[in-house]
Amino acid sequence: MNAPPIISLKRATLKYGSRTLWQDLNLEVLPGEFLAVLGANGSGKTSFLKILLGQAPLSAGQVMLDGAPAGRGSRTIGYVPQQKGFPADTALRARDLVGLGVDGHKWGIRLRGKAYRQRVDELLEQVGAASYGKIPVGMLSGGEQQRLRIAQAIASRPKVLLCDEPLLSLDLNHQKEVSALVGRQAKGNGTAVVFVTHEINPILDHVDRVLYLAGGRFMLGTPSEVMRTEVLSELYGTRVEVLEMDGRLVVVGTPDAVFDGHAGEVAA
Ligand SMILES: Nc1ncnc2c1ncn2[C@@H]1O[C@H](COP(=O)(O)OP(=O)(O)OP(=O)(O)O)[C@@H](O)[C@H]1O
Repeated sequence: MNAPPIISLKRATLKYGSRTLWQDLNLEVLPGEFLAVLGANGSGKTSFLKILLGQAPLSAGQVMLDGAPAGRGSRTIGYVPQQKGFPADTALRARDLVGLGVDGHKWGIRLRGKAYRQRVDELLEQVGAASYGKIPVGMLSGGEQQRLRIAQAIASRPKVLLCDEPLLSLDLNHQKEVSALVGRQAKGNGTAVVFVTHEINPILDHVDRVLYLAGGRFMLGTPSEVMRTEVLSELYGTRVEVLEMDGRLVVVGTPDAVFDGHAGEVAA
């Protein structure tokens, strides 16, 4: 029997004033599924996460997480917000940053002592950060810091992990490592992942489906269904090319123009 969806959007529409970011989005994300959200600057990727977090209301339609309206079950969600590196003089140790994700649950009773330390050790191990647990986060590389943010986000064993551009400013190797870490969280732990990114290539091996946002429209499907010249040309309403070069996908010719409308799910 299939597990019920952990994220469900029905005829979801988001507008700011007269501007439509998307409309009539029907989407169900299953436990363990990895959904990439792609699109140009300003296409509404972060807004999509805010809707799932319950931090912004839909203009129309419905969004449910784990059977409850978004925003009413925050312990179900782990969130890696979009951010730059910590300032070099940040004194907080790596393990204390991760510990912030462990603390504060259990209805306000702080889980301290041995159980707390063990859980932090386990999380540091899980993200490959055990060797730098005692180092101040400001002294760590961007990739190391990002691993810690993910450890913090998964500390409460969330059913849904939302990541907003977690690969920004990482070099290629770190991009791959962080992608693999999030991929393991989906496939190994059954966490549904929603991963906002500009760049699909580092996560291509891990992605099940892509939600591609552009100019008030969207396309939803597997990477091979969506990342095609004819599909993205239809979405953008102008000719764009999807080229495959050395196993990488490159989208060429995307316009900046904003327009309203509705696309839909790519037929399998
Ligand atoms: N509360 C709001 N009120 C009005 N407009 C908003 C609001 N929040 C976001 N917007 C606008 O909606 C658009 C989408 O913003 P959003 O941050 O979701 O885009 P994005 O795809 O994440 O962009 P980027 O890749 O640059 O981070 C932007 O033009 C933004 O200015």
